[in-house]
Amino acid sequence: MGSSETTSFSSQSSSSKLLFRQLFEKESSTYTYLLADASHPDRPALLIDPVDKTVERDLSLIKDLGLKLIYAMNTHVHADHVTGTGLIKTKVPGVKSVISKASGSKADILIEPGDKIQFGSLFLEVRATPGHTLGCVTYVTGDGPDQPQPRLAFTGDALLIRGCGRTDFQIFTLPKETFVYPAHDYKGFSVSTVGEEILYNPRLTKNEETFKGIMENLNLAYPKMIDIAVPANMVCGLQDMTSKV
Ligand SMILES: N[C@@H](CCC(=O)N[C@@H](CSS)C(=O)NCC(=O)O)C(=O)O
Ligand SMILES: [Fe+2]
Repeated sequence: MGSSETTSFSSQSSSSKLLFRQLFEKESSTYTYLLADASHPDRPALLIDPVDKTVERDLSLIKDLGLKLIYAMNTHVHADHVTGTGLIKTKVPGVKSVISKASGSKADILIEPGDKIQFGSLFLEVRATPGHTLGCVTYVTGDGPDQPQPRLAFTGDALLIRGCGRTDFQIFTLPKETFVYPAHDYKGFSVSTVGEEILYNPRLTKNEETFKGIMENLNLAYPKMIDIAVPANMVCGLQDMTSKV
């Protein structure tokens, strides 16, 4: 599945249809996801993990598709780029920023594990997937007759395709056919499934001791943007406009 393709998922009811796009920001290798209920008269939409540098592109696409953006969400406080959520709020009146309460960040809506984020007749569930950063969550499409099947899991950095930031195994309780959409990719992948990652993820297939050894020896450089990105991302990307988060 390429990053510019439209993907349609089946649901048992024809009354709701997920419009889905995977977008990419090259400098930080970040994926942003656009989801909308295309069958609802308002065509309500949300963005997961938008990047400040690609806000114009994302909003232009939303306009082209005739969508109404209602949520600008983050899976976690990113260390490598500044979130676009605050900037989006200054450009699109009525959009609500969303992040987990446990992240300690500011946003209009502070979600907790088990919460549901409704857009039209579709919804995302919030799963706690700690380990990479404080309060990082995975957003999973709903499990119900009117919801798309297989489910889609937006894993942030808890689970990357054939990799991970830092993770626990809560994502792996989802059905094996669940599609996996991470926040980053450094290898040229765009989508995987829970079943594939259980079998082939080179970090998560190891025992705890080997896993610890791998993670302690990643030797990743200090993220170039971390000193700017983290404080900015604690306030939806707008350090000097804290009242507008
Ligand atoms: N070189 C990049 C930062 C790369 C990095 O640290 N990526 C994170 C996710 S962004 S918080 C990570 O967990 N990577 C796991 C891996 O295996 O690469 C920069 O300087 O910005
Ligand atoms: Fe991250």
